[in-house]
Amino acid sequence: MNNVWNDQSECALAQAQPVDAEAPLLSVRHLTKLYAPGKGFSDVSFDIYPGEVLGIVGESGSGKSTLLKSLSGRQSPDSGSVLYVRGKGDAQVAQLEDLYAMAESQRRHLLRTEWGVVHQHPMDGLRSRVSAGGNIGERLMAVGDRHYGNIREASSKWLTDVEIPLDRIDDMPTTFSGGMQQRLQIARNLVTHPKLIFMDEPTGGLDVSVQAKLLDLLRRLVTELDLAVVIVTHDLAVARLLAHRLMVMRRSEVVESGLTDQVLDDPQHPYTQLLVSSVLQN
Ligand SMILES: Nc1ncnc2c1ncn2[C@@H]1O[C@H](COP(=O)(O)OP(=O)(O)OP(=O)(O)O)[C@@H](O)[C@H]1O
Repeated sequence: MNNVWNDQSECALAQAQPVDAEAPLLSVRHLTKLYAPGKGFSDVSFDIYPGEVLGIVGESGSGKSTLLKSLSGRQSPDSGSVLYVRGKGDAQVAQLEDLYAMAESQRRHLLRTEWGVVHQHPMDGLRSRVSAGGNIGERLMAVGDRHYGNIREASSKWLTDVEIPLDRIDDMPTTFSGGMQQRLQIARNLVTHPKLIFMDEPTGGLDVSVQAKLLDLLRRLVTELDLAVVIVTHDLAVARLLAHRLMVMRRSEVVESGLTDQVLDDPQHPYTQLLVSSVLQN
């Protein structure tokens, strides 16, 4: 795995540090969160670069969702660090910051602006009493946009981009199908042009044909927007289609990681071999 960091970066940096252009967007070191022995995840380290998609697959209960929550600032780890390059690509100098050394309000701001979270159940990431257009517009307002015309225009553009008919803009998301709700959740996240998106089983619970359409959409958006994505999925076909690299988890630990094709075509760990062969048999 790529690693441009020296040992210094392994300690939690309370102070923001300037970084160079080749730096990863997110650098995770020895991250651990265990609710009880074997319940959570332990000693996870990796880097993710702009435009890169990292898939997390593995056993049910192996800690994938807990890891995603800790990576995205929604679940404090017991130990380890999540370093993020903030402001890269903007006029300001990029800064390397420790997610858990930030104030809670800063983490929340990050999640509304440079980051996004796509939940498995779309209504967990949408506001049920706000119209579809309002759900998208709300995120723009959170970053300071106050111009009604601009917000409406951006909402319309995003609805079109995720293939939701424009005549549904004033409807409540609760009246949408599961696939439409998921596409709306994606639009809500992307309207602020985030650099990094965390997805937890984004195609779970959808019909196979709806899943296929959603996967196409995600693949297109990831490429067009040069998004970095960390995606948790049970589905190796989803991982194969979307992820450049894979991490395989079992019993709270990463047992194998590498390029997706390499991991799936030539699995090294017995658990990965079992996972791949069980898919081939079905
Ligand atoms: N808030 C919590 N308090 C205590 N234990 C928890 C909590 N959240 C999760 N766990 C436990 O931690 C372990 C890992 O859960 P997690 O949801 O991260 O696994 P997962 O790999 O995402 O599972 P699945 O694939 O089934 O969704 C499980 O044993 C779960 O019961």
